[in-house]
Amino acid sequence: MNRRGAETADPSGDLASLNLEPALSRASGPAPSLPHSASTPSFASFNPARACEHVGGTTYYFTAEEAAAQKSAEPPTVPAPFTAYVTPPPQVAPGRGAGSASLLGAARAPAGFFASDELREQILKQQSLMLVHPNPQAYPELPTEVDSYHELCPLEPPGPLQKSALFNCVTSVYKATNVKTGQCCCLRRIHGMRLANTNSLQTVAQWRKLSHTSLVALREFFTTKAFGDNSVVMVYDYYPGAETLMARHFSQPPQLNGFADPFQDPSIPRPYSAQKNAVLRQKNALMPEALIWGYIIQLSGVLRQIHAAGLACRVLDPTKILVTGQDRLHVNACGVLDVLLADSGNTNSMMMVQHYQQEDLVGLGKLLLALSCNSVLAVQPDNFNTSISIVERHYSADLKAVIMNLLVPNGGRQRSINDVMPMVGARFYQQLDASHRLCDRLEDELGREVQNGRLFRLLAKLSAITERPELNLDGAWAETGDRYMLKLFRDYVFHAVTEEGRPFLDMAHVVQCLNKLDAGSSDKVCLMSRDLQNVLVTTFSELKQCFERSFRELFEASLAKDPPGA
Ligand SMILES: Nc1ncnc2c1ncn2[C@@H]1O[C@H](COP(=O)(O)OP(=O)(O)OP(=O)(O)O)[C@@H](O)[C@H]1O
Repeated sequence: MNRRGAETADPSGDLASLNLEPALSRASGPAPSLPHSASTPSFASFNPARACEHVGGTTYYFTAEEAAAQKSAEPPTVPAPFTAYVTPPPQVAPGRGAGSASLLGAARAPAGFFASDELREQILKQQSLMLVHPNPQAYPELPTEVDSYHELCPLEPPGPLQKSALFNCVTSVYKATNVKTGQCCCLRRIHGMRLANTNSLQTVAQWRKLSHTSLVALREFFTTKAFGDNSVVMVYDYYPGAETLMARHFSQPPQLNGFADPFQDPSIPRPYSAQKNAVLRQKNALMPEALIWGYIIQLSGVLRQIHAAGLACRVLDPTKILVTGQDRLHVNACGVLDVLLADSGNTNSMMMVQHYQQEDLVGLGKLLLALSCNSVLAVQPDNFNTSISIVERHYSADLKAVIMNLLVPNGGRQRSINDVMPMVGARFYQQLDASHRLCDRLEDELGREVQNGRLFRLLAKLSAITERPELNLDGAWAETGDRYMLKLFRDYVFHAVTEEGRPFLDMAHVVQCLNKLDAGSSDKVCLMSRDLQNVLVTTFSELKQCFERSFRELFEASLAKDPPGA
């Protein structure tokens, strides 16, 4: 509705009885003078000829003529009295944009009534991982509850405990459920640690405030004896099915991850040479440059936010960066080193932030070098020249420039993560375009499931009505009147048979009939009793009325205070 006239926002949302003039005249003493401004309607303008309407906390004023004109005006468009599956718009149809192909796997055209198989499989896999529970024989020592968390499930295989190379202490990671919220979380336990002071609380509070799509958020922090020792537990968001960058790119044999390690593949001559270069080219062994730039954009984005918050990441290690889907990165375990440092009594940690931030930049450079050469060995000082040559020969000068800028000291000048932004340049636009394309595609898939949700609710109501043994002590309720019509309709939709007597299973028939029922279509439908003795020709519109009446009756009975016969 096109509303005209002055608008007044009512924060309380309760202006149903707005009647300013009588209120002012009732007040004792002189009426307060209210400032008039161009945007504030004067009370003089609230003459009796002006009508007002309150919608969602906003009051709209308009004259009687305006209201009459609006009522009589023909609306420019007429909404359809029904809702239905729609053909995907061309921008999400197959074949649009090469970038989209890599985002949701094989990107086959989602067809039919449901979300695409790839997306469904991905979501179902993630949901099943959230429900997975440990085999008690494999983990006999596992506590049933730790603070507010239960259903613990280790995310690492059973075996001897090893010190984390990065943290220099033993840590374990568990999936767990928060008993209060029911949400799945990831607990990182630091074994054998007793908090000597409260220094770490401040850093943890700072980490908890950070929110970025490429950061695994830290939610909580507590100490516990539930594991049989003194442990510190840091609670992070859980990403089902996430794997580390190490596992994705550096741990698998070449034939599995598709990229060969030039420093380890015995079939590639070493040290680096023209011959080796040729072999690498031939094998097409290195990662695509677009993927590396995608990683740079995500990691520089999250580092920017961390540094801006006065923190340092300190965990830019392939074991501490999670990968989800095709190419989404999430920096994990942030804050663990801060807690360890603060607990060791080193109160300098905040003063050292600048130093650590510079280390983050070097860490990012090393990570990019390792990814570009497809080997963690690439960052070893002995291999540095070879690694840079590989980058130079196989990737753009821009990529080499980013890596060199991050790795090579710049005459003692303090560098900033913001220096990376201009180097990324127009690649931001490509990344943004790919993200928007993915959003469009997911929205289309969601649209299908919205329609399925609507049909599911319709079916749930229909099933609650048909074949009901009794209602309000009436044993024949489901077999008579409106309900009988609905039962025959149900048979028509689901139990149809071909002329040869074979079951007629056609999803399009089911969907079409349910949609016509929901829309109350005037199309005719021929229903037949099971003994073939009665044939009823009716419309979907009449069936809809039967449906609504029956469900209303059922619903009212469900609300009745006294049970039937009481
Ligand atoms: N927040 C999380 N969500 C989902 N999975 C996670 C999460 N954090 C860790 N994991 C998984 O838990 C496993 C162990 O993580 P961890 O950080 O201990 O790696 P790691 O390789 O064992 O490193 P370290 O040698 O430092 O112990 C990894 O496979 C990782 O995929």
